[in-house]
Amino acid sequence: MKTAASDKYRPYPTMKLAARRWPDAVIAAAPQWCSVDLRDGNQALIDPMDSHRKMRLWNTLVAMGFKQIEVGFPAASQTDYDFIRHLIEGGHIPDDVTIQILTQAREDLIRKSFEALEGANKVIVHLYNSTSEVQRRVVFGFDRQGCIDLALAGTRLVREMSAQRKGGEVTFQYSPESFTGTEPDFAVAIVEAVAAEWGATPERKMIVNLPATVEMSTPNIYADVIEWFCATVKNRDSLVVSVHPHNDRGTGVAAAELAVMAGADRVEGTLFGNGERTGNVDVCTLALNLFTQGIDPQLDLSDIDAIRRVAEECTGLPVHQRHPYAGELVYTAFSGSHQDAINKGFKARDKANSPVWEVPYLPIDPADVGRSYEAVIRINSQSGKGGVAFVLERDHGLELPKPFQAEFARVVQDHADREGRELAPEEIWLFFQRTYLADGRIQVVDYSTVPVSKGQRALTATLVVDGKERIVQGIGAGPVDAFVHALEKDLGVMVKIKDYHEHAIGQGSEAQAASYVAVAGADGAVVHGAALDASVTMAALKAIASALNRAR
Ligand SMILES: CC(=O)SCCNC(=O)CCNC(=O)[C@H](O)C(C)(C)COP(=O)(O)OP(=O)(O)OC[C@H]1O[C@@H](n2cnc3c(N)ncnc32)[C@H](O)[C@@H]1OP(=O)(O)O
Ligand SMILES: CC(C)C(=O)C(=O)O
Ligand SMILES: [Mg+2]
Repeated sequence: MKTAASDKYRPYPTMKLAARRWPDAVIAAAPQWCSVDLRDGNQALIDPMDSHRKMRLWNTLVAMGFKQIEVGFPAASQTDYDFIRHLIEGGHIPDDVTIQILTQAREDLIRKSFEALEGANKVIVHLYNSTSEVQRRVVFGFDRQGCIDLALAGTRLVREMSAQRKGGEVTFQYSPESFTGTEPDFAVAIVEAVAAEWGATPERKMIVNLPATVEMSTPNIYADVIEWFCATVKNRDSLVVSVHPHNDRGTGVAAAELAVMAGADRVEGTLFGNGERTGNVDVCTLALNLFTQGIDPQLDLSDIDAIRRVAEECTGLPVHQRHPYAGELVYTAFSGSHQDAINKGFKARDKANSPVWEVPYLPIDPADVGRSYEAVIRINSQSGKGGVAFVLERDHGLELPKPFQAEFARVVQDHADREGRELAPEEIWLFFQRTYLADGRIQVVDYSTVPVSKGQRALTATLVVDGKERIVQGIGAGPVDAFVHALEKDLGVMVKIKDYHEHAIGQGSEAQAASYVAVAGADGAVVHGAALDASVTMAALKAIASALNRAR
């Protein structure tokens, strides 16, 4: 770095808490959620949303179950104003949903905001002014009292206009904006003054929103400040304490979670974290984090791809492929040991028949967010035998024995290494067919057996060997044994069966037999063969031929 960090940046002040409680707290219920997609999310877009996109996003937010939605900054833009009028006049606001609007503490803006809200039932009027030391000094040019006076003037006007307003109840929300740059004692002082001006009571609570307008510290410090604020502010029971984390340090989600542990009742955020700079806190991640702890998040994320599509189309911003819970790749393992564990996890789950989710490397069942198991395992040069076996079992019902898996996985891995890319499931199946099922120098055309003595059968098999038909005969304890004898006697091929497995694929008249053999050649090297056939015996004979063809 060209600049010495210590010359230019100062550490964020820590909080001296005698006995902080939040580290031992456990979140047991979802906080109140407020979506700020249509305001904070919108104000950060290259092209702010038009009314059509806003309506689409609104419908999605309502369908997800948000009960509080900040719908815009009506005094700032005609599009926001018109959209709010459209929601109200069009009767698009369900009875259990409260719309919220944002305004600065400026008379003309407050008046215009109330005009926008005419005819609406319940509303939240959200007033903000920046309270940070830097902004008081640099932007507003006033002292602490000047800052309080501005907030009080705005609050007074909101109170008066609320009293005159016809229609449903007004909930007042105040944000000491740039809270993270504000001295905590001053934040308490201004909030107490505003709450007194508004007349907050336990029956008529005021929302106090403590935004990490810019995330400036580790999340534990934010949690300390929230805990301290909740413990210090007068008449805490007259307040709903809300947090509004941004994500400048990449820890917005952690900050929100720790803040809830520290006493916050409410969280404002956006879908997938769209918002100013590095974004607002991602409400989808917060909600699904709760879900994975067995807590009802009170938001419906059961079709996360549909929600993601709407968010992407409305904001014009893609959701990253590795985005928690929603990214295209977040339920996919490419690496061998992960695939092996996932494969075993699914098998154990089938056996245990328990609702409890315990599949390694998958913190959530993809089906719970509407994802299929299709992409859970994908194959490239980092993949192992478990992954390849998983794909063949999932797509074709093949249950390869372990040593067989190892051999085939090597074949697949060599190919993936050479190609330097992912292999699609269809390619793996094609590879399996080419390696084991394709016709080779020895083909089994037909066979018949007859008993010759107790426990002994004679087998006659029609083969095609190097393009010529051959009839071979042998005697053994069963058809496989007799076939091995026939190969040795009539073709001079020594066959030592080291391992044999078979299973059915499917049921009824459609069922097929799958056979797998491990054959040791004259040099002791073991080669595997496999075959599929409607007849179990035919599948076994063909599997032996498959192994011999590979050995030769
Ligand atoms: C952290 C946040 O997300 S806060 C929300 C931010 N969102 C937005 O700003 C989006 C919408 N805003 C806008 O469209 C415009 O800023 C408007 C319409 C609200 C105001 O526009 P304008 O008055 O033309 O310009 P501008 O925003 O530059 O005004 C700045 C003035 O407002 C004052 N101001 C800024 N915030 C506030 C506030 N919360 N309360 C009172 N005054 C404020 C500034 O001190 C400055 O005063 P000055 O003119 O005496 O220097
Ligand atoms: C208006 C306020 C709450 C805001 O968006 C912020 O501080 O980030
Ligand atoms: Mg914000």
